[in-house]
Amino acid sequence: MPTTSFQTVDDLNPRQRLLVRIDVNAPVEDGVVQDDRRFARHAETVQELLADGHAIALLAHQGRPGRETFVSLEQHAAILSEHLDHPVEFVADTYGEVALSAIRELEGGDVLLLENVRMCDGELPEEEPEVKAETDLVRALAGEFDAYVNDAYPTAHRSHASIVGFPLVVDAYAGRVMEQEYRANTAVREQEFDGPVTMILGGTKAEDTIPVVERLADAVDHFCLGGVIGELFLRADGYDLGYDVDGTDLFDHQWEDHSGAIKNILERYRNEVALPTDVAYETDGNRVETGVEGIEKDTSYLDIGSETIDRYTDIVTDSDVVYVKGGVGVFEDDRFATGTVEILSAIASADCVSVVGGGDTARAIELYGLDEDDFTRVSIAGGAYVRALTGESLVGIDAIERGVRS
Ligand SMILES: Nc1ncnc2c1ncn2[C@@H]1O[C@H](COP(=O)(O)OP(=O)(O)OP(=O)(O)O)[C@@H](O)[C@H]1O
Ligand SMILES: O=C(O)[C@H](O)COP(=O)(O)O
Repeated sequence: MPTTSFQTVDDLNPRQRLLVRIDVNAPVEDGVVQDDRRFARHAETVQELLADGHAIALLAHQGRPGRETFVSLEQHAAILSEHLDHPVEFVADTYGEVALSAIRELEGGDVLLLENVRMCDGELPEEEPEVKAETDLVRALAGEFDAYVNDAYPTAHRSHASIVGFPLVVDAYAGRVMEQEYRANTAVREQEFDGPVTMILGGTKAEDTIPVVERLADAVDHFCLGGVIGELFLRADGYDLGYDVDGTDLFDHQWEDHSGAIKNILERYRNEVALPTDVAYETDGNRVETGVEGIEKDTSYLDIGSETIDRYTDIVTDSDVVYVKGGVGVFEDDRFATGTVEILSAIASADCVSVVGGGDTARAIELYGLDEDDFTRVSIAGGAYVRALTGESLVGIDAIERGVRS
């Protein structure tokens, strides 16, 4: 079991005033949260802190500015309250007068949830901890608390103010989720495997997946790509897809940022990278498939096709270990869930070590009636978990390690 070099909640004195960063960033459809997996995990940490008599202000984010999933945390407070079986007051402010006065009224055994921290200037973008420690957000809140607890493992790879700023100015601890995910992912990384190692990389976030391919290219035998990531790789390979059509904002800016790295990966690691040879799209309400040679620039491609699914499931079946990050299609729509579900089913039936991660992706297991027990581990984190597999540190954990101590 890896040991930790950071303070955990075991090191806290009882009855403190705590600022606790959690990650309840969830899939949201039509403004409504669709999954409570992260809430359930953080509720255990909060429960434990309540039992020790602490007064707790929770800090969290939802979505990214400009996205449909970027909403208030009001419903998150209600969901968390159900999991805790304890009231969670929602405060429609993060660090202004309303927030500060609610925080000052907190007594031991009270919990409140502050408004979406990504609504505050200074939380984004990623900058050095010293810069983040100087933001209005950190300066306003830091003096109100005895200690800062970071339980937000799924965001531990982001150098945002609520993750790296507070540990420089407030006594900092890792929460239970942070500690458990850190230990589990470190343990997986330190295991040695005799047979083939496969990574299924899909989803939407190129910034989280491309560095992983670069850093693990020598250790991983097969990277099977799908989702937005797969389309960006196909575009780099000369196919006419991976563009924003129908008002999406997923492809062009990522292409601008990452096309050079993608082309470089294809040049150096062509043998390890498996790309879709067919894809699926919608016509007249139905799923239709085409080989990549039939691709058209103004069509949205929403899943990998049957031939690709067969190739990827064969690779999975022959693997000793399979890591999954990101769905290979828009699995929330059952017409385009086939790729993600068939690959997950193949992993569940295979004799292999398997880890499935991602705030959205882990949801597919429950949504399509698969059994979580058929996987070695299901992480609530996506980008943070695959980064941890590379052995690179996570800025959120670094910040707790170097932070001020009581
Ligand atoms: N071809 C596609 N076009 C658009 N969206 C896609 C496509 N393929 C997959 N997706 C979307 O990718 C999302 C999952 O990707 P995402 O990068 O958010 O991973 P995640 O599992 O949530 O990990 P993390 O926790 O790091 O966010 C799914 O909601 C799915 O709809
Ligand atoms: O779901 C996640 O991966 C985390 O909550 C981080 O969200 P982000 O990718 O929008 O920074």
